[in-house]
Amino acid sequence: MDRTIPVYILSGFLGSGKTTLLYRLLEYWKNEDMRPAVVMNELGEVNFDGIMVDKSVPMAELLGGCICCSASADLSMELNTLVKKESPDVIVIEATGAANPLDIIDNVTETSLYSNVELKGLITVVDAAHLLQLYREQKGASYRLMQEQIRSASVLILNKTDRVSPEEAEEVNGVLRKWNAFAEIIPAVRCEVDPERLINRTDNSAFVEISESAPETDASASTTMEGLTEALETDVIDINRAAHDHVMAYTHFFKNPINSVEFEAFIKELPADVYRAKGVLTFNDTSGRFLFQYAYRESDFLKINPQGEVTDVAVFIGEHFSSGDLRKKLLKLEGRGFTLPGSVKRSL
Ligand SMILES: Nc1nc2c(ncn2[C@@H]2O[C@H](COP(=O)(O)OP(=O)(O)OP(=O)(O)O)[C@@H](O)[C@H]2O)c(=O)[nH]1
Repeated sequence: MDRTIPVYILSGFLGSGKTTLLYRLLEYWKNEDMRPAVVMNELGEVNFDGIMVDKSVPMAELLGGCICCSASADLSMELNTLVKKESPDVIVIEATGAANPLDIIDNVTETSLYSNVELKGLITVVDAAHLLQLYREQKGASYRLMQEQIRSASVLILNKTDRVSPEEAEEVNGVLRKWNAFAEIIPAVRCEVDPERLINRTDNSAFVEISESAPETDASASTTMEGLTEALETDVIDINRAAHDHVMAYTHFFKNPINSVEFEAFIKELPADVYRAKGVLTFNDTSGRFLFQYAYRESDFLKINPQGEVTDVAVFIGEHFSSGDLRKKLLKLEGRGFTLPGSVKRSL
């Protein structure tokens, strides 16, 4: 008889730590002699997160769009193909940071009607410092999207607690509890959590309960059950409409290596509207190639040795920034004029 393959969705806003968690889960399943498969979804044209995944792990890539909307039909198809071709023991879907998880839940549960998959859990990773900042401002499409990702979770990882004080961590913990009364909240740095605890805590009854009830939205929300339900529904509609309207990505393909010091200076001067960037780079003043990561003013360079042909490329994600300005600056770093093509601009 065909067995049912458990599916886990990793959700969380851009740069919160989903890929960091994915690597930990893959390592755990490998040590358990299990065969995981991954569905990777990226807003940009390139799957940077997949570069570091062991080649033995079957991976489906959905690039240049979001599985909660434009690529939603593709998600069902990819899940089906993975099940039929690879017969994995478990499947993890890493959503883009701009994805509305409710749409992905719908998609996976629909797929389970005709394929041997079963949604087991939705793990939302939260950047403690970023949520705190948005919570204090109490506005914006990113804030509402983050709320939705938190409300739909069966387990919440309160990540990046190294970037907040213990008092602030306590405050964010309270916000999570207010928005999601059911999910276990696990504080972490670099998603260092016991995977067993994480997986055992996730089961789909948790988010069925959540989506049918109405947790308190914020301090100003109505306290009647009716008012709360209404507030929740209004938010969902807003998010569906706005989730991708406000997020844009610019992908830049490099033709020449660049100077590392100049690149770091460029990164320091990135407009605040660019909140996430990642790329594979070759520098002309240092040997080797690097996986570059940038999230909310923190950057990271990891020396890598990519298998196969991987071009130098970087994606910049944010809201309302000028991709033309970024392109000009990057071309200058490369020692190229301003007229050559070689970049892709995408509005999501
Ligand atoms: N300071 C700090 N940095 C972290 C922590 N966890 C992850 N990071 C860093 O944050 C950056 C983003 O982490 P990822 O795991 O790629 O985040 P993501 O959610 O997959 O990002 P997207 O796929 O772009 O949405 C990387 O540079 C990580 O090394 C943490 O707990 N503390």
